[in-house]
Amino acid sequence: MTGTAGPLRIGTRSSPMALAQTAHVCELLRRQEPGLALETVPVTTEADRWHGDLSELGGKGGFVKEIDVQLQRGEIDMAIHCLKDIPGDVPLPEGLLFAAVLPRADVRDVLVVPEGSPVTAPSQLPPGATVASSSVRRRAQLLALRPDLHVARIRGAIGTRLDRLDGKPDAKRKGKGSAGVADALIVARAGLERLERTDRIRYEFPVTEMVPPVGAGVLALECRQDDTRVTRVLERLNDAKTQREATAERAMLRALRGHCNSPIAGHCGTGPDGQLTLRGMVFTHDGSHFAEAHHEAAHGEDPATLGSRVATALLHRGARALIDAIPH
Ligand SMILES: NCc1[nH]cc(CCC(=O)O)c1CC(=O)O
Repeated sequence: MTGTAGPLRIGTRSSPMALAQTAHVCELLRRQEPGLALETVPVTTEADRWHGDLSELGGKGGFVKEIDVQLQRGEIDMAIHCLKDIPGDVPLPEGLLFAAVLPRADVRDVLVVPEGSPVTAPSQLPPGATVASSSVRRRAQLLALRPDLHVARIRGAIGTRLDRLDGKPDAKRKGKGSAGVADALIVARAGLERLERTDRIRYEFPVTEMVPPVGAGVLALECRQDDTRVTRVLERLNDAKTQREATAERAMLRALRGHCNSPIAGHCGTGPDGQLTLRGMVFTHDGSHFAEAHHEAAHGEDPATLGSRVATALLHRGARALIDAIPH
């Protein structure tokens, strides 16, 4: 299938953030194998084309499905995915494998405000202010902090969201300005880092105030199981610490049968002694109620077992009803 002489074809989403990630991976690959020919294949996915509510898209993993099909068919040789965009409740497509995860980026969510706004913390937003985010996880945790705020849905690439926040005309919306769409926006710090837009950050939510999503800041490199040429190259980029943390978080997500619109947070950290600690949370839509579990790995406990243990604790605390209450 893969011509040994042909370039390594890398499938990616076509958003600016995805293309920046790809450029980074290409640099890592070139550093490792200077002679390697690389070709980037941007794919516009179903979820990129759909501007409505993500939960209304049929099926799961709208950001990754089409790329995975191309990989299975041999039209590309590897794919780069944000681990957080990969559903926890469906298995990896037949014949595919995550050969590596890259060292994790910053996992925090951040607050961005329109150009010229003096706000530097959520507490400074005026009563009843509007904050843009389509994530049920961010919505719930923001409302837990500030129940008076209004959370507005926003979709599209991060750069587009920033432009809309600043009231710049949006080409896709036929030049209509969108001044005043919101008083603030919540996005992942890692996304702004990849786009070199961290200058827009006004506030970084501590991970205990806004618990990150499962797989935050992790790039996963995927290839075909039987493609030993590519598997060998990618395996050398794997970061073992990130892999353990991601394994624990995703084991929790799988056991909770979380879907893409789940109000679930999961954050695994590694202590100085290498000890894993996993915090899981499941929220109601308005953040007024939640289940929480925070466990440290027992000596010699593997990451996946820690993940299922946290999930079991959450289920004991009523997580199932919270997850099922949100339509998907
Ligand atoms: N859903 C889109 C998406 N997927 C991954 C990231 C951020 C980077 C990461 O966590 O890998 C983002 C943007 C955001 O949530 O603001």
